[in-house]
Order: sequence, then structure tokens, then C-alpha cells
Amino acid sequence: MSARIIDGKAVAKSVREDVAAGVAALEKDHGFTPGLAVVLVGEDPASQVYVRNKGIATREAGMRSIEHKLPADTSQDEVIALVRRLNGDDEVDGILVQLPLPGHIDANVVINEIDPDKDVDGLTEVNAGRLVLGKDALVPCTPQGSILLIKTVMEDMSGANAVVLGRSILVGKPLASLLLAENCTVTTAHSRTKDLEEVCRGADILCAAVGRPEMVKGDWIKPGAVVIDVGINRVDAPEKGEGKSRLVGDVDYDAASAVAGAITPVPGGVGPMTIACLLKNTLTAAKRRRGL
Ligand SMILES: Nc1nc(=O)c2c([nH]1)NC[C@@H]1CN(c3ccc(C(=O)N[C@@H](CCC(=O)O)C(=O)O)cc3)C=[N+]21
Ligand SMILES: [Mg+2]
Repeated sequence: MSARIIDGKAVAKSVREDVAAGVAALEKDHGFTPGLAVVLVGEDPASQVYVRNKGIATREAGMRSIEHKLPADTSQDEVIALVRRLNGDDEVDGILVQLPLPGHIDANVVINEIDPDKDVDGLTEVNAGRLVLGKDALVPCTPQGSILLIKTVMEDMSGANAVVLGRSILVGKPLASLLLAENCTVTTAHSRTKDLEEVCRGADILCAAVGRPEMVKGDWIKPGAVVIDVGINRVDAPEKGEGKSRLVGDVDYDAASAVAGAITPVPGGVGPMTIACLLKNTLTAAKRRRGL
């Protein structure tokens, strides 16, 4: 094991402390407290855990958490009506609609109802457009957190070959835009990419965001590369006992950390940064909405 381990939990803690300080300053100087509204439709257990953790983190940062839990059979129109109400509520600075939504609801339609200035997930067409155009956007949390982690081990990404594995709207596409803004030479690789392993071997920065447990092998990695593992996959762990599971990333961590220069673990890497950046975006949205 030679790679430096990038401690996402520690970096996330420091981001959250900065947010808390910013929130306290807003309270003191302007007398208001930012509020984050989270909308959860249905009873998916993993989503319930995320939403609970987001609520805790929001309050820990000194902000208000407004939680709307709707039954799984809520209609798309009802969800849209709630989003519109939150758009018009001055106490609400950020709106997050927890994904995935139940199958009868079109997530794209619901997400695009969110006021772009309250879109703390950065998923509306307006924010995606602003990001690509290099304008002030609310930037999706996971890619934003990934960039912050790279910066802890690389002073200047300029000219580096960055490979993003995966082209999702949530992670791959916005991450490629952010790396380009850092002056990287960016390749977005995906399931149809030819010579995928060879493409990865050229990466000074390799970001894996495909959702396939341990797909990236040690010999796909350039010696000394920075490896950002965005995947959070729950797999069976019979060695821990019957019915037990564990979390693994998209990268074969043990093999990769023998080759890489720096690597994020799973858990404790990108995941905690996602929530920290959500709080950061909520503070940013609260200030911008009030012209601060
Ligand atoms: N509108 C929307 N925005 C999201 O950002 C969003 C979403 N929907 N739906 C679900 C996914 C998933 N997600 C995670 C956030 C933090 C961790 C996290 O902190 N993970 C811990 C481990 C947690 C555990 O032990 O299960 C870690 O990686 O160390 C994981 C996953 C945000 N998501
Ligand atoms: Mg993908």
C-alpha cells in the first residue's frame, strides 16, 4: 500500500465547519437562518437513511431542515405542487428532491420545476447550462466534492489528463465540466469506450462513477495517479456473517492503492463530501437570493 489515502470524512468536516461559521455570520449580521427543504417520496430504506442524515447535518450547521415525506403513491402533480409551494416560500433557500422517485413520476419534470436559485442539487437545466457555460451555477454536490478532494493532493490540475468513467447527469457530465474548468484535458469514458483499460492507464486523475463494484482494477491505473472513487455499492459480505453486507467502490481499492499516488476510500471518501457540499450550496443559495 503506497497511495496516500484522501480522508473525505475529515475534509467534509472542515467544509461543514466553514458552512457553520458562514451561517453564524449571516445570523449575526443579517438576522436570518438558511433553510433546506428535502422532499422524499416513498419508503425506500436507503433514501430514508440519507434524508435523516441530511437533516442531522443541516441542523448541525445551524440551518433549518424542512422535511416533506410523502407516501409512495403520491401523484406527479402533487409533488410538483409541493415544489412550487417551496419555490414561493421565502423561508426555503434550498430544495432537494430525493432520487430515485417512484416509477410513476418523471424525475426530469419534477426537478425542472425547482427554482434554479434554490436548486442546491444543481440538477435543473438552468444550472447544468450555467456550469457548462462557465457561469455562476449551483454545482452538483458529488462532483463538487470530488474536485475539492483532488485539490487536497494536487495543487494545480492544469494540463493533467483526467478520465471520468461514467456519463451520468448527476456525476459524470458535471464532473467533466468542472475538470475542464480546472484546465485538465478531459476524457469521458463509458460502456461503449474502446480500449477502456488503456484510456484509464493514461489518466493522471481517474474518477470512477459507474456504479459497478470494484470494476477498475489495479493494472488500469497509472503509477502515481490520483484516484477518485465515486461509487458506493453495497455487496454481500458472507465473511462477516450470514446476510451481512459491506460497501465497496467502483475501484478495486487494495490493488489500486498499491499503484496510485492518492486514492479515496469507500466509505469515507466522496460520500461525506456530497452532504458537505449540499450544505455549502444551501448557504450559497441563501446568500445569493438576498443579494449578499
Ligand atoms: N436529489 C438527490 N441528491 C443526492 O445527492 C442524492 C440523492 N438524491 N439520492 C441518493 C444519492 C446518494 N447520496 C449519498 C450521499 C452521501 C453518502 C455518504 O455519506 N456515504 C457514506 C457511507 C454511508 C453508509 O454507510 O451507508 C460514505 O461514503 O462514507 C452516500 C450517498 C446522495 N444522493
Ligand atoms: Mg454513467
